[in-house]
Amino acid sequence: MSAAKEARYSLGGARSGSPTKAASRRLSTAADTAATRRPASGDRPEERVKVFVRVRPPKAEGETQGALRIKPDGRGVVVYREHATIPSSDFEFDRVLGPSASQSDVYHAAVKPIVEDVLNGYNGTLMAYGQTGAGKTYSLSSIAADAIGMIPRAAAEIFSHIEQDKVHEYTVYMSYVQLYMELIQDLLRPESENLQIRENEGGVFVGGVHQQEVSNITQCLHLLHLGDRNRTTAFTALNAHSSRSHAVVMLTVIKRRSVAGNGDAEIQRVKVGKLFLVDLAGSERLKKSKSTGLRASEAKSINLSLTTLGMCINARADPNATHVPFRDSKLTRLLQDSLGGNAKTSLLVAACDAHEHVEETLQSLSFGQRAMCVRIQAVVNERVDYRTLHAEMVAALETKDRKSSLLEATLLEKDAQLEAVQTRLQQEQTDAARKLEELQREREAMEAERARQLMEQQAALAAEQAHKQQLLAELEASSAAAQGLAEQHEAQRQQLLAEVAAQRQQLAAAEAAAAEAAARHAQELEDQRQAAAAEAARAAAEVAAARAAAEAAAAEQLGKAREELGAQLAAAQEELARTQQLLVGSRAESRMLQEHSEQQLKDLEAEWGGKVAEAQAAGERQLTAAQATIAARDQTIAQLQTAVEERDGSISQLNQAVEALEAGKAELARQVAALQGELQAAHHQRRQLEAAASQRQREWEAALNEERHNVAALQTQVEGYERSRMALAKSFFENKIRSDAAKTIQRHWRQYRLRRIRQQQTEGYQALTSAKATISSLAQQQRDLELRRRANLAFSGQTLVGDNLNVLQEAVESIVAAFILPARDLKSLQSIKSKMAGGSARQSMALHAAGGPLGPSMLSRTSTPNVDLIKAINPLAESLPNSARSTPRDLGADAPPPAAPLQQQYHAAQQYGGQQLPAGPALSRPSSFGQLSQQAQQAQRGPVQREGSFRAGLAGLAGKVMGSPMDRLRRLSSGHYQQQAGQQQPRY
Ligand SMILES: Nc1ncnc2c1ncn2[C@@H]1O[C@H](COP(=O)(O)OP(=O)(O)OP(=O)(O)O)[C@@H](O)[C@H]1O
Repeated sequence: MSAAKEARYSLGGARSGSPTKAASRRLSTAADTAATRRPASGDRPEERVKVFVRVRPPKAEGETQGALRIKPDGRGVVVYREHATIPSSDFEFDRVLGPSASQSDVYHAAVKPIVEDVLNGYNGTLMAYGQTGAGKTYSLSSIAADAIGMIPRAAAEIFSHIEQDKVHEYTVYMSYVQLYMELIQDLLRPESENLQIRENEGGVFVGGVHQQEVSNITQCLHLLHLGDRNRTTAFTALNAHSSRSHAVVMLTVIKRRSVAGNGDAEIQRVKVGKLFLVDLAGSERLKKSKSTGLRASEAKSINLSLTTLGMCINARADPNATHVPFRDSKLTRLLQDSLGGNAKTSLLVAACDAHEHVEETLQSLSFGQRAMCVRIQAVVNERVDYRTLHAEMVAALETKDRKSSLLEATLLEKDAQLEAVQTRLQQEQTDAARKLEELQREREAMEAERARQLMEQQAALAAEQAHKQQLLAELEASSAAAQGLAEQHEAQRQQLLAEVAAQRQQLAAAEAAAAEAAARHAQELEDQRQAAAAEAARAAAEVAAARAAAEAAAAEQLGKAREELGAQLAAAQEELARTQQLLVGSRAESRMLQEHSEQQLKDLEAEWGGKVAEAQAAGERQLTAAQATIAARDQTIAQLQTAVEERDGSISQLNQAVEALEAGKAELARQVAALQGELQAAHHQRRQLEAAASQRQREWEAALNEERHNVAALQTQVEGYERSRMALAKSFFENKIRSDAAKTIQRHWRQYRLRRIRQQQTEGYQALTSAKATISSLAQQQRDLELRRRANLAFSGQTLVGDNLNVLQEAVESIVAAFILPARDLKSLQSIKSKMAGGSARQSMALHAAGGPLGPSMLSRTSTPNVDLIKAINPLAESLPNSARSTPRDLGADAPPPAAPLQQQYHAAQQYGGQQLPAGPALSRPSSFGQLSQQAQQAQRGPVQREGSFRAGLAGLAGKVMGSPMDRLRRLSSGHYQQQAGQQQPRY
């Protein structure tokens, strides 16, 4: 907001002003005194600064509690100082809030009443004062959800009130500045670093500070956050986030209400309430805060400004103080209005209950105590300002115009967007429809496919089932057949078993018999065999013996022969050897001998070999016979055994058949089991297929549902778009209607204002012209009268002059009276004049013929020079016919101009009458040309005559102006003047 606007919205001229000497004197009449520094008990609380103390909870480390005790009444606090001369000090405040007090408690006690006052058009200030780290920033600016500070709460309350108030219109501005090292910086526009404090009739303000219009708490919080971010804080030994500047949040609430004014005008009552929320930087001792360098400079600057603040408070609290050093620091200069009295001011003293900080706490509490003595006289900042109002309204209209055109542009843009959205929507709709169709088609195809697959599966399943049924039937049939066979086999088997058992029994019996017979035969055979064996053995033994004997004999003979032969051989050999010597002849002999020997041997061997062979053959024959017998017996046994074996074979065959049947049955059972397994597998497969089919069906259905859902979502979206489009279109039309209506109102308002201003201007000009004319006429008449008075003095001496002066005075008064004649009389005059003009024509003509005076009615029909003459002489007469307005209000505007000055009348007479001016009462109201000539002649006579004429003229004039318009008109029309001039002296 510009400085001008700032000035307009500042205290609006309703400020009580800075504490002047007069204010101090006023304060000195209050009951409190500097000595007690306590507010008098009878003081109304709203008449002084209210002071609240907030004791913060102790820190975990480095603080020893017990320095403060809050009294049970919640207003008093006692400070205990260890090892001090005065061990305890009592203080009383408006309220003392302990460590357990919540932000809400503090707000309701200290801030809420101020906010309410601000909403009623007062200025309000909340200052947080205290040692560094005592909780000022926490109390004011915290935006933590569980500890919302005073600034957000105050803003929230303001907006909540605005929402509920349907009668007033509100505008809220917010600004946020910090005072850092004696420089004012705009925290919402941090680039503005060195703002200046200015003052006008509205009060003190920061020139060029940015005032942001805010319309809800969110915007306020945003700005607060922004400002806090830009605020200078630093780490010190006493506070990790120590504020190094004084911060001031200003909320300006402009509250308007339209009320009916005079006539048909509507005026606005504007209340401007300003809420200052001041977070002072904490006072600190450099030794304690361990600040050095820049921090130390900051601390010095802070302490300096706080000292000046203390001095100002002291001065304001002291009824005898004649000067308040507001200008000694920018802080006090900035807070001048708040400290000066025109603000509902509260001070929140932040303190800590710690023996370590007891001195600082004492200092803070003393400061608060002194502040309680500061008187305030806040007034409501209310104004009714047509000019400003008009300018504001024009500005507002312009803004609205701008907004409206912006709105229109936005609407057009929105329309374009809407169209784009619609196009997109249509596109999407088409896409969606296409997609839907595709999906539908897909779905139908899928369903058909699924149906086909299902049918195929069903057919396959049916075929399979039929096959399985068939198999089952076959199985069952084969099973039945197998069963039958098995039963048959079983029966056969049983029968066979029975037979076998019987045969076994028979066999057993036969076996037994056979065994017995066999045993017997065997015995017999054994016996026979034994006998045969014995016989064979004997024969063998005989054979063996014979053989052995033969062999022995042969061997003996052979031996002997051999020996003989040997001997012969030897002899032969010897003879051979001997005969070898006889060689040739002996060899044949030897050979003959050898052959002979061999022949002999052969003969012997053949002889003995036949014998052995005969013995052997006999033995062998016997053996063969025994063996044949044994063989026959064995054959019988073998036959019996074969029969048994045959029986056993048939039994085993039967068993095999039974086993084969069993195996067939088992096979059948296995096949049945396998078939059942297959059947089960088929059932299982079928179930699986069915499950898969239903799963697929479910999936397809889910997909279908999803698609349906998507389609429904798309449709909902489309409907939403459609709705938003409709809403946008509706709001567009509403806004258009509103904007058209606003334009119409604006046009009408402008026309109305223009008409009204022009009318007022015209009325003003008329009144001004009339007043000027009256004044100049009076001045002229006064000059004339003065001239005449001097002339009279010269001619008639002092007494006459005195008389003349009285006469003149009366004349002037009567002239003045004539100018403020009631309109009623003017109207009467007008009507009478018109009557006379119409109805008395005949009489006037008669008068004219008789050379009598010419009345206005006559004059109105005379020649132009006469009319001009009458106009020149008496503008009143001229103005009469034109007068139409009759209300007293319009008298000023339409009142007849004053009569022409006497001299002017005279000159006019001279001009028009020349030397023919008739003699008569000097400068009396001329009623005819002859009369004027008379007046002119009279004026040319000597002083005495002129004096008489002058007197007569004045008397005539006085008589004319003093009488009622009716009288004057009557006189004018009936030639009263002539009679009066001729018959009697004018009455003074
Ligand atoms: N009433 C309270 N309840 C809980 N914590 C508190 C309270 N008052 C202050 N504190 C805590 O104490 C610390 C210092 O508070 P804060 O910064 O508000 O002090 P300050 O007076 O503004 O100091 P400075 O003047 O240095 O800026 C903060 O951590 C704050 O959260």
